[in-house]
Amino acid sequence: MSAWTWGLGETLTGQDIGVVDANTAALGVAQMQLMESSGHALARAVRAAAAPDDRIAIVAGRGNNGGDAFVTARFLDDLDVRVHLLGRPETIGTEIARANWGALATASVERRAVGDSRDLALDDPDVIVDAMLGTGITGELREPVASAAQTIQDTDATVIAADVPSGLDAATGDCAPGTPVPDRVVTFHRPKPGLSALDAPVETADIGVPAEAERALGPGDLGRLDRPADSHKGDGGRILVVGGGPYAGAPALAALAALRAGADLVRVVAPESVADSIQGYAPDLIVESVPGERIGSDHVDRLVALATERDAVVVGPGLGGAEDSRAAVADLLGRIDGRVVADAEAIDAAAAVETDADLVVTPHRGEFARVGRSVDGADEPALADAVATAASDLDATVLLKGPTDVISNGERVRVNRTGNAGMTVGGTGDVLAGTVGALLAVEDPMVAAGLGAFLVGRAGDRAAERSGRGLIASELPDDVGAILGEHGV
Ligand SMILES: NC(=O)C1=CN([C@@H]2O[C@H](COP(=O)(O)OP(=O)(O)OC[C@H]3O[C@@H](n4cnc5c(N)ncnc54)[C@H](O)[C@@H]3O)[C@@H](O)[C@H]2O)[C@@H](O)CC1
Ligand SMILES: [K+]
Repeated sequence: MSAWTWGLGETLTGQDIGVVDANTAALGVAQMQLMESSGHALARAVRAAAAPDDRIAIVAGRGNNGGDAFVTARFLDDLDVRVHLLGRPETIGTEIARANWGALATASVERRAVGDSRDLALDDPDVIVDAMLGTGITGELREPVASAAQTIQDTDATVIAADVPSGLDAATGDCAPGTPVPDRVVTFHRPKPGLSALDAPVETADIGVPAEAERALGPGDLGRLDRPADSHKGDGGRILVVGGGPYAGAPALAALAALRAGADLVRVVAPESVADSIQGYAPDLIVESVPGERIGSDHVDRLVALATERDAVVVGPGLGGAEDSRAAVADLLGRIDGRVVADAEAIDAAAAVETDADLVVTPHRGEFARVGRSVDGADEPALADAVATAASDLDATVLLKGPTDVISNGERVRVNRTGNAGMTVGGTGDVLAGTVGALLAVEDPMVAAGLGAFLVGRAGDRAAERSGRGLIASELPDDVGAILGEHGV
């Protein structure tokens, strides 16, 4: 057994939170439900901290952090509660927060909308709920929050922060100057960066985010690929595909998939016997031939030189199992330290050799067994453990392909459930290797492997809608591109 955990890790960054939100929604759990759970958890903490006659002030911003606190107020209807909204109700930024503000209309809590933060009068409360800003913060504290933060600081009330102290940036873990210092924090779902550095107890409230939202890749994961509009040529990555010999289609599919997955430049290095056929697949491919009918030891110097100029290398598609080809791959891996996807026959070399490369290996179950890791009959936790153990032994990220794909870097395990039985047709693995290669140029290996599996599976599901069990691998790269295009990347 290796020590691994499901999902995204114990502490979620700002970007992780966006991923989990969108995956949660895709699983049918609306954000409004999470807001209800968050507000309820916060209410329990307030009740625990307050004496029955205490005056409670809730200071709420216009985002969902404020929305959580409107829910809290509804749960504290029997106590002496005032809700101070920083701004006019019409300017509450989200529908769900606005709905929860509206739901307070008939409660006996007092609502005050504070148009000008200089007018914020807290009337000497015993407990303050700081719900001005949560994970939606950008930059330094601006008005009206900045003055309100000062007002909170100037009281000697017990301050309970909702999710994070208003001013803590969950992307960096840093607090903006003027962030109200909490006496305790009720954070939602998982700890955020920076909370453990605070001098206050932090309670993490379970708000009902499905485990699957983190465990399985979902549409939210695509959000990691959002790129600034001013990206330049080369930002999308330069990829080298090494393969071919017995087969021409495999490296061509990998290269086309890499282009469709957003790579800027893709060069294929293949034996001269197949270089023309590979080129025949598409004029967009840059194909460099090396002498002979197989990749072999004579070519390694050239491969090393090309690999070092690239952001990621995909090695294996169509390579074949010749002894000298495997030796060449082992030699190549021993001499490079960049990012590498090892597929097909290259998996054996990757499993056997010491390398400084950042490796992603993409075995199907047969290949996994070939490197000594049979998973016949394993259920999902056992599969996860086998993949995590392999990843940690190989010091690599492992993407085990199957009806459910399992991805691990040895520390964390995720699964991918997109895809269908029609994808057992030849060539889909090459498309996956190329897609992961392109993503590996711009993302960390765990993200690249997971997203690659998700995208290619989704592409396969679309192809199956058109072609049923007759889907063929060469359909998939276009769908990968289309899915990314629809997502806006
Ligand atoms: N994401 C989720 O699934 C859940 C989120 N929840 C809550 O939603 C919060 C995030 O909500 P939002 O994304 O709406 O964002 P926030 O409510 O954290 O903040 C957005 C508001 O703050 C303003 N703002 C941003 N930066 C500012 C600055 N530097 N100075 C002054 N004002 C600033 C914005 O104009 C906007 O009105 C979480 O912290 C949590 O409390 C919960 O409802 C539970 C579920
Ligand atoms: K807050």
